[in-house]
Amino acid sequence: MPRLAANLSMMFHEWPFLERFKAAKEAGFTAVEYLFPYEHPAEAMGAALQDNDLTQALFNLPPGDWAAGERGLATQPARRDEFRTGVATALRYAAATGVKRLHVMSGHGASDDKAARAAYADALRFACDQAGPAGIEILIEPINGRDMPGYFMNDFDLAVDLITELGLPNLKLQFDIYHRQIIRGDVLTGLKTLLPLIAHVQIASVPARAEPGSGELDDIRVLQELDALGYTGFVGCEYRPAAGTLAGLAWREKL
Ligand SMILES: O=C(O)C(=O)[C@@H](O)CO
Ligand SMILES: [Mg+2]
Repeated sequence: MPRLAANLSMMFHEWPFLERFKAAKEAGFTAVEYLFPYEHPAEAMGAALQDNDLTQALFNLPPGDWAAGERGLATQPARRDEFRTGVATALRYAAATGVKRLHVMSGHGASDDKAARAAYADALRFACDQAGPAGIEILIEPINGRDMPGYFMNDFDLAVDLITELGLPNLKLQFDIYHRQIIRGDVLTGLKTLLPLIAHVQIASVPARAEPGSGELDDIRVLQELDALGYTGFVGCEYRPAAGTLAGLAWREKL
């Protein structure tokens, strides 16, 4: 049985953000993830976890101006200082929450833009160097171009090339099954061959990004195979419930 983490940015929208922790615990989750904690004091995020005996599986570095469409700063050479400040901020929240995985969103950029790639590599080196002493892994996640047009990290080969090229012990892959199916398919082989690089998995149905098992893939079988491969990390439930969070949780019983 995979260790499921409720994604509080997508699930439990029936509750205000800080109340989603209790709701997730009462619904049987032992871990949570979300996009960003930065609208709340770090101490409040730590307390929400402790009060509900929950583990923080993952969150993202500050992405720049999300409301204005920014999706990370790492590929932007002119934003290097801001990116580095974001690393310090994320590590402060990591200390308060105990999280051991931080996702660095790449930002936009063409895949053949050498300056963007160099800035991204520099940003990842910096983040890994800063996070390493706290035992924190830095993750990169291929995201499909339909959901995020123009996003730089949009391909699994690109992620593997970067991880291999940089050779940083705490630089890992965030394998989102939803994105994998859209970008490339071949999900089971991807999980098997990339397993040594994978530090976090996420799941949602394709194409609706709703409850696992409600789309074109047999998500239950995929999660069973992931278990059989020996994956012991978290699986983030990064989906939008089709008709209410609690009403849609029955898929977990098939695992
Ligand atoms: O979109 C996803 O998939 C994620 O995992 C987010 O962290 C990035 O938007
Ligand atoms: Mg994801």
